[in-house]
Amino acid sequence: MKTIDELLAEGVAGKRVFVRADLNVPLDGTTITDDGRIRAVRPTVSALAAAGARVVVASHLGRPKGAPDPAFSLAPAAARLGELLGSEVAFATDTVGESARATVAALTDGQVAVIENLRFNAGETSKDDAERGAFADQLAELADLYVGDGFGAVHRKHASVFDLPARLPHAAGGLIATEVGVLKKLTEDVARPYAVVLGGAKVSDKLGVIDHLLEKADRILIGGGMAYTFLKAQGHEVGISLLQEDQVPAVQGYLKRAVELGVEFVLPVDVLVAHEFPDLKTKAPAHPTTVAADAIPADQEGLDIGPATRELYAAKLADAATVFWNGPMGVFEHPDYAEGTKAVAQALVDSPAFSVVGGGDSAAAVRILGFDENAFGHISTGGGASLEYLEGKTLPGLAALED
Ligand SMILES: Nc1ncnc2c1ncn2[C@@H]1O[C@H](COP(=O)(O)OP(=O)(O)OP(=O)(O)O)[C@@H](O)[C@H]1O
Ligand SMILES: O=C(O)[C@H](O)COP(=O)(O)O
Repeated sequence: MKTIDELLAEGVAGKRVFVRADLNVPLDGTTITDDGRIRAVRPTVSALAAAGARVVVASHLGRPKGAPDPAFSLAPAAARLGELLGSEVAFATDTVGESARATVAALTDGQVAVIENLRFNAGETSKDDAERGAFADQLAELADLYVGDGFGAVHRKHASVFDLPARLPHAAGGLIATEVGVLKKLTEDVARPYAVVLGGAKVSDKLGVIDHLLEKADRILIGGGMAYTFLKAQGHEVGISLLQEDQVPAVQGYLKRAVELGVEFVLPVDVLVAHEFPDLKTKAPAHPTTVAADAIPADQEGLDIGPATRELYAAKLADAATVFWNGPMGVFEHPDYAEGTKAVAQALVDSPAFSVVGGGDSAAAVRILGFDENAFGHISTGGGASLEYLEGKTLPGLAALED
């Protein structure tokens, strides 16, 4: 994999460099609630600009349906990048259309532009190679060189991640190099006991990695939206909680294999439930109640781990030597459901374990809840990406940079 330093040494002055970043930051309306992913890619953008490149930054944000949707505009992220760089950042209101072409054409050496959300175009995420390729061809017209630095998206076989680097001379950015360096250590010589904590909402994406983690981890703690598929697999009713019904048989298989392999699965013993999902805008009090994990009422949903589970998880993390944590324990964005995530973060801060926190929302949660980033071994910008890396999978966005 060519490094950005090698690319810089070859000279980028006057060249249009496409930086595929992951600026998929949490937003409250147009306010960025955590800018960690923008800060993480800033050094790459600023090194290229300082070397005289004309930098074209691109990213996805959220999961729009292949067409423009103002709720998912990258404009707030572009403005924040400008603040962090201390220079003006141009913004193209489309991705490969007139605005993008004109904005890129107007760049002078050392200037930076952000183009609009890649996923406003169906070609970006298409499963059809030709459709993705056609979109990558359009993106390629905007640049002379490609730098892959969107670690959070390298597990996606998307046009800007996978197909575009095949069309342009390419290199890996500094963020990807750092992330891969840390995660590699977790796949090689890991200090034991090795505990993995899994939560969050992208349940279907993440259940698959458990199969592989069973071979690696000594202890797997489950929380967040992930927990209810496990509770269901154990025969408990989960009311209207997030549930991946079709995965229940697979989860039953994981629970069985864990016993055979001597891996400890730790599931919630109590949860906070309510009749409805909380209002994350007004943050109006949600009045949840605590119930045993095997007594979730049929008309309520689990939105955080309960107090007994918080204590249990803290105890299970206290003597770990290595911890990998992906996915919040509850809907931490609402103060009534933040305690579970806080308890896990605090347990990692208190433990001498080498801890890696992976995931856009998990990393954001740690910072939003007021923890010092430096209290953790590493905060990864990748959620699904870091899990799939640990799984040993070939990640499309890394493979494309290796060629
Ligand atoms: N019990 C629950 N029910 C519904 N949503 C939940 C629950 N627990 C946590 N969440 C939500 O999960 C979301 C984060 O999940 P996600 O899987 O995206 O995390 P991540 O891995 O850190 O991020 P990413 O994969 O996007 O990098 C949060 O917005 C949180 O509100
Ligand atoms: O938040 C993430 O994990 C990355 O930005 C990838 O987003 P995606 O899961 O929507 O592809």
